[in-house]
Amino acid sequence: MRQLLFVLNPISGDIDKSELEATITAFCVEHGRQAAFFHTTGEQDQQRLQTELLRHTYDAVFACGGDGTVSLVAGVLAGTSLPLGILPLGSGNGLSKDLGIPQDLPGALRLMWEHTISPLDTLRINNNFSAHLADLGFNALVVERFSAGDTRGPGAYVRIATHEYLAYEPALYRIRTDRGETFEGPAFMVTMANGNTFGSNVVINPDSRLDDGEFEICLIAPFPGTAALGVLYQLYTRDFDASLYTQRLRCRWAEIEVIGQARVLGQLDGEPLELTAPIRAEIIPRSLRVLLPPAPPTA
Ligand SMILES: Nc1ncnc2c1ncn2[C@@H]1O[C@H](COP(=O)(O)OP(=O)(O)OP(=O)(O)O)[C@@H](O)[C@H]1O
Repeated sequence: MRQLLFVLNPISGDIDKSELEATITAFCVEHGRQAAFFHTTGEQDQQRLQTELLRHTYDAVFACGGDGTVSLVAGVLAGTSLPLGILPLGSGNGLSKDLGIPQDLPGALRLMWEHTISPLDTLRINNNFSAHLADLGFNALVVERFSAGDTRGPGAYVRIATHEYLAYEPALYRIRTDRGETFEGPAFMVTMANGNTFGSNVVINPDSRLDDGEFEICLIAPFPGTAALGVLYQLYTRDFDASLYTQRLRCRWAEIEVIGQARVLGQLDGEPLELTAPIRAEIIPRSLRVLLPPAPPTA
């Protein structure tokens, strides 16, 4: 693994990245690697990255940003043999936390020369890519408001969520899966989960794997304000299934209708997106090769 491309998002996580290229280059020189850099602009990044990968040969591509940047790079690499590395430099970094990737820069950079390469599943939602978590309902609305605003960080997210919660009208969903399971009714949130944990550390889908050939639909029913703290507590303590208001369907594909709506707001890996309903979500098994910390030696 000699030629490495680093995809840098200058705005992610509100982190100063003025020294980042120099730090990465110094690491690469020290370990006999060559670094090239690609800067995201927020416009046409996917097409530009695809062109870059056609023009030059790399041995791995590192996403240097948050979940949106990881998703951008993963979507371009999925279905190829080129592995994805992650330098977690966003505000949440949900996927990298689920994968046990060190959250500090030197630790994450170490994966350049000390790693195992694992094939992970990814999600296709209509014709869109998602590596980690996607949803419909309340969280998608908050993510959309958050993206449109000019304040980043967890404080802004909580402020928007509290404000939106008061007036939120849950939609009615009709869901069927390849396993013959069905759901019909109102939901506060419908998450299509390949991974476990949002960047906010909310565990929406505990104890599931990113390489099991399946995903979970995690449903949260509308709940009264008096139950909100209890639901939140369960989400932060990996106890999703314990709530009266939660349910999970495990599947390889699902079709989701939103009653009375042909266009539905969703969020895919933290990026808002309008989707055409009915929505088809399916798992694409082992479609993305990812650099992970080496497995600890067995006793
Ligand atoms: N140069 C740029 N200027 C403005 N926006 C950009 C630029 N490059 C990328 N973006 C936007 O950054 C967003 C992705 O940010 P990313 O998710 O990586 O970081 P984050 O939101 O801080 O972290 P996380 O998702 O982990 O909470 C995308 O919406 C993308 O369009």
